[in-house]
Amino acid sequence: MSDNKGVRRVNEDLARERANCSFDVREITFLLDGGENNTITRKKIEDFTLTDELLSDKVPDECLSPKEKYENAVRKSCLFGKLVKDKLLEFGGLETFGPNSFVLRRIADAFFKEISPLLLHLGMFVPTILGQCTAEQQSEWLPRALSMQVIGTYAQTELGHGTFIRGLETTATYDPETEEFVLHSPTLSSFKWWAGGLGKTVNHCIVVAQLHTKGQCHGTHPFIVQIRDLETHQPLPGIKVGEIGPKLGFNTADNGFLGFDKYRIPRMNMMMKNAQILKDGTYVKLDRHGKMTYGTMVFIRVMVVNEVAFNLAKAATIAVRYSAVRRQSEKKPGEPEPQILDYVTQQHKLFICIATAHALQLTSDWLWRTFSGVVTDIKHGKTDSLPEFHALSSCLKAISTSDAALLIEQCRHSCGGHGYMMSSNLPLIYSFVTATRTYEGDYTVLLLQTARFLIKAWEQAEAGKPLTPTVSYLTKYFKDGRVPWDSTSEGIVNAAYGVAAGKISACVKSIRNRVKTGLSYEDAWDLTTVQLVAAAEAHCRAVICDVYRSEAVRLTEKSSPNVRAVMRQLTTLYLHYWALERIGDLLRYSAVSEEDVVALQQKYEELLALIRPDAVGLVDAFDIRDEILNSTLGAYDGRVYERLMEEALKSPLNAEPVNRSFHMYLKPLMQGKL
Ligand SMILES: CCCCCCCCCCCCCCCCCC(=O)SCCNC(=O)CCNC(=O)[C@H](O)C(C)(C)COP(=O)(O)OP(=O)(O)OC[C@H]1O[C@@H](n2cnc3c(N)ncnc32)[C@H](O)[C@@H]1OP(=O)(O)O
Ligand SMILES: Cc1cc2nc3c(=O)[nH]c(=O)nc-3n(C[C@H](O)[C@H](O)[C@H](O)COP(=O)(O)OP(=O)(O)OC[C@H]3O[C@@H](n4cnc5c(N)ncnc54)[C@H](O)[C@@H]3O)c2cc1C
Repeated sequence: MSDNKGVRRVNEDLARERANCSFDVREITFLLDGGENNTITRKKIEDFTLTDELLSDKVPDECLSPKEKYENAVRKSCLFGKLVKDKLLEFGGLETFGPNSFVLRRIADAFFKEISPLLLHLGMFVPTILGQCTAEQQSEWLPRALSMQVIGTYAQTELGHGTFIRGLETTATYDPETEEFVLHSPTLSSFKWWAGGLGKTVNHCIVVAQLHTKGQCHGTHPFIVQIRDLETHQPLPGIKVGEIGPKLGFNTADNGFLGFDKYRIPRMNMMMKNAQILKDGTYVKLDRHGKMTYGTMVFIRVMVVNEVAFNLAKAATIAVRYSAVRRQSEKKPGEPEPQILDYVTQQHKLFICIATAHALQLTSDWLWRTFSGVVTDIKHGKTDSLPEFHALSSCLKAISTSDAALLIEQCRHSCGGHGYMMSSNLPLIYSFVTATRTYEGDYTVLLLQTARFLIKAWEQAEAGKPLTPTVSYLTKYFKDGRVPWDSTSEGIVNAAYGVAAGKISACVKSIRNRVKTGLSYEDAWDLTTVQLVAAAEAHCRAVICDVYRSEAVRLTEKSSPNVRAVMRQLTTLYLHYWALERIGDLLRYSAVSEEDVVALQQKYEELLALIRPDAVGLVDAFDIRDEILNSTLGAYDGRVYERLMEEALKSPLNAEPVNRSFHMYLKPLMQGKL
């Protein structure tokens, strides 16, 4: 596959796909990056970071022992950290990165096949210092955290409680005599469990504990706690800490456990932006909203939508390129084997992945802008927008992570047996993304938070009160009756809102009917939760469809006709896919007819055919470099079989022709001597 100059040629099928693509791939890359300048900066950063020799592992990570894997991940994390500090600051300092922190996130995938043990340091420890500390505390902790003298994590979840934060058992009792807090783990279930980097890596962590002072409990609050000696790294007296063991994924993140035996920390280690303890033990609440200490979780939920969009784009790139290279079976007797991408069922599996990656990315960009507005409001002392934003970020986190995990698994299925190889990278991408459905708030729990907001919004609509933007549609659909059907994109989005309104209305009726039978409101709510989760999901899908459609139109206003056409095809495909997936709901809540359903299906299949010639161009437009994709099946040149063989030969089992187990066990068994 090499030409005379040693340059590796691209697989012929892939080369032909690229030659036949109808649009200029770079144009879509620029759209997805938020502009040509962003693409140029990203590429520059990638060019000088991804050439480093530390990227190459002689033995594949998956062939190492858990201990070796962890040590390799620490080594690379430190080198990556140094690289960020020394080289990337040449680009004008971290603050100028802004959205380019997403570039760092992208590059990190080239360094760590799994997770950096320092992810929680940058991802949650530093953001919590920024969000929960006073200015004075920030000036003490931030420089030490950014220069990596202090390495931290976020320890909230306990063995007994993750979801129910109010039920956490770790206590922080204030002692006015010494002006210290005494941290204690009263039970086994109160041990902190799960925090990334806690097992072996960090020397500090943010601990969320029940604050007691003057004989009263004031609920959970965050504290900065040193747990290891800065010189020896030994756990400090009163601290019991370790790693929680192997998991489905995240195996280089040294997630840990932590218990306290009457462990003392200074008063000022309480993060005091939202509440304070005065020297004499008086509790002063500064948070007028009441849930500001949950701020880091909201921030990460916003980040996670982008995170899963990127991971889905990686999986789609791998699966689509592989499907263009792979040939299998025959469509008609005697014909050459087609590329598997030519099977309509394969297109059905994959094109929704491309469209969903776009939908989630555009929604994530919109969510980020909305979040910035909320943060500005909070800075000016306004918290009115928080309930709506909490409801919005909760459902978007739940649905984006769940959809992405399912579709990444679909990408793996679509690669047949080779998708099961670790070297395809699909298993690792899946194991990482499926965790996002649970961490930072479980799927069901977050949808129920959104449902709570939706039911209140419905009651406000009934009372004729004004509604906030994302639920203003309820006023329109407030009256009973089916939503008129219209098969345009706008019509499908309206119908999606109609379905959401219908489901919310049905929940309200169910709860009220149950209350009428004598049940308490809580019991009536509990019995209705299956419907409430479905209503919140419907609401979220309507929001994603709406944002995706309108953002795609806005972004492509100045695009070339071919780019506009293919972007329009993708959004229409997405809307048709979900209309067909939820056809039962549409039949129940809209005026869609059986003929309309047939037309929807036909249009959907036409769209698959229209997108087919551009599929490889569309995944190329994600512009994810081979070092980041890390996949034998998805590399740009399509040398799938060569790469599979090269990787197989790296397996330690292939280092010797005969393994010693032959002499120890097999031979004795064969000779009847075992
Ligand atoms: C340079 C490189 C950069 C790298 C960075 C890249 C990073 C990207 C990737 C990130 C990866 C990071 C890895 C993270 C690993 C996982 C970390 C964790 O899981 S950590 C652990 C994560 N753990 C979890 O996520 C735990 C999940 N559990 C929870 O969040 C809470 O227990 C709860 C929300 C379910 C209930 O809370 P509870 O206190 O019982 O409250 P009630 O139900 O009684 O409701 C009362 C009222 O409060 C309201 N309200 C509630 N929350 C909020 C809010 N945030 N706001 C506003 N309002 C809120 C609610 O609506 C209601 O209002 P109303 O109706 O009365 O008007
Ligand atoms: C890879 C990974 C990394 C993590 N990293 C961290 C970290 O760094 N720091 C940290 O503090 N935590 C971390 N966590 C913990 C994570 O935040 C929790 O696992 C998560 O919040 C879910 O809580 P739980 O495990 O207690 O699940 P549970 O709440 O016990 O959920 C179990 C089941 O019960 C259901 N359920 C629970 N409550 C309700 C309810 N009210 N209504 C209906 N159903 C309900 C859920 O839907 C779920 O099906 C991590 C977890 C994972 C998997």
